Amino acid sequence: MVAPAPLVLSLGDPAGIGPDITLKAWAQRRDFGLPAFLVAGDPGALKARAHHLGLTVPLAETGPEDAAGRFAEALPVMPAGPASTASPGKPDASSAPCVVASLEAALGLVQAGRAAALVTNPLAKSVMYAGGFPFPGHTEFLAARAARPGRPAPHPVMMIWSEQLAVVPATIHLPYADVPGHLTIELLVETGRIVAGDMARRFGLARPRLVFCGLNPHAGEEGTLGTEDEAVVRPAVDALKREGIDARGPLPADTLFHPEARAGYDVAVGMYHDQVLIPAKTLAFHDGVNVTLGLPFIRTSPDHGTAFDIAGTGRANPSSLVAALRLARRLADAEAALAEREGRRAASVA
Ligand SMILES: NC(=O)C1=CN([C@@H]2O[C@H](COP(=O)(O)OP(=O)(O)OC[C@H]3O[C@@H](n4cnc5c(N)ncnc54)[C@H](O)[C@@H]3O)[C@@H](O)[C@H]2O)C=CC1
Ligand SMILES: NCC(=O)COP(=O)(O)O
Repeated sequence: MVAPAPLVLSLGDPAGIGPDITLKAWAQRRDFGLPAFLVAGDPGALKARAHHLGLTVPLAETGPEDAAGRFAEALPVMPAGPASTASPGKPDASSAPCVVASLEAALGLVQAGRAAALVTNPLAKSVMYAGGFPFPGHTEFLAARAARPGRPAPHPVMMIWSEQLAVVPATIHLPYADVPGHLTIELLVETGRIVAGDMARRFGLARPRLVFCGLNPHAGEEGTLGTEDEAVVRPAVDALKREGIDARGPLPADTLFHPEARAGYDVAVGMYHDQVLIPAKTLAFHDGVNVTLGLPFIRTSPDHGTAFDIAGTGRANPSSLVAALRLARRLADAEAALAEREGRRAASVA
């Protein structure tokens, strides 16, 4: 039997906790039962951070084909991009080319089928913007890179997933004041379709149950506390129901996250980032995974950011990265099994 392709992990911001959690995760690979992965990026950044933290982590400079075989004894790294000059905890716009090169190299492996899924370490959006990065975040960058000539770019959907709660912000990296203007029936219907489709195909839910939060207090209190809930959210939910998708809403967001409410749905779709990321990170900060739905490949990430305040101190908890690696492996294996079944079915029909 051929060993499955490994996961590939981007370096993230070299001044953040990406290097810390990567090294820690690998060091505890047996305890965590980690799937094999390789890092794409500057080996020097990992070497320097291991020295800084007093961790003994041998690195193996290698490509994805040998990564799984080397993983037990060394952390596989495929060198990519310029060397980092940043110090732990000191964000620096000069890191942007190093972050982008790592991300491009990792993505290239996934798009070439040499890695099974992409896992990204956190980058600092403000650092990237100062360094000229023209995308709001990974999510939008990956969607742009997944575009194919003559076809519209895929619509990326951010999901923060844990065993306790899965949430999707319908608008992502947008100033709060711009949210109402961006909420349209089309956006919510498209988001609902992608969530329902990917939860069925990738997560194996037979009939995913979606709830849609209202935008306004009490979901607009029948139009007396804002118009968007009745004018935009309700028609979108009705359209999804007509397509056979199990969708409900708009429901008041403030009462959607207690245990009894959570038992009634699989994914809560919120109208803006903080509306649903606050409950998700409050319930499961260290186990939460950021998954991008709607892409032609699998991408996961820890749910947290660069945590410059603790980078290089030894206090960074690798659990969310571990959860992201495990989920990426699970989704990649499910996708491979599905593709094989579909291939067999197509062959038997031909
Ligand atoms: N996927 C990505 O690339 C993401 C990037 N970010 C970026 O990260 C930067 C910092 O964002 P913040 O809002 O400060 O959030 P943050 O998640 O980096 O930090 C928030 C607080 O949680 C703590 N924390 C975070 N991860 C931790 C871990 N693994 N172990 C222990 N403590 C941890 C930090 O020390 C800090 O006190 C921003 O520039 C933002 O753009 C934020 C979220 C996701
Ligand atoms: N708060 C989550 C977040 O901002 C992650 O964004 P992305 O870099 O994964 O697009």
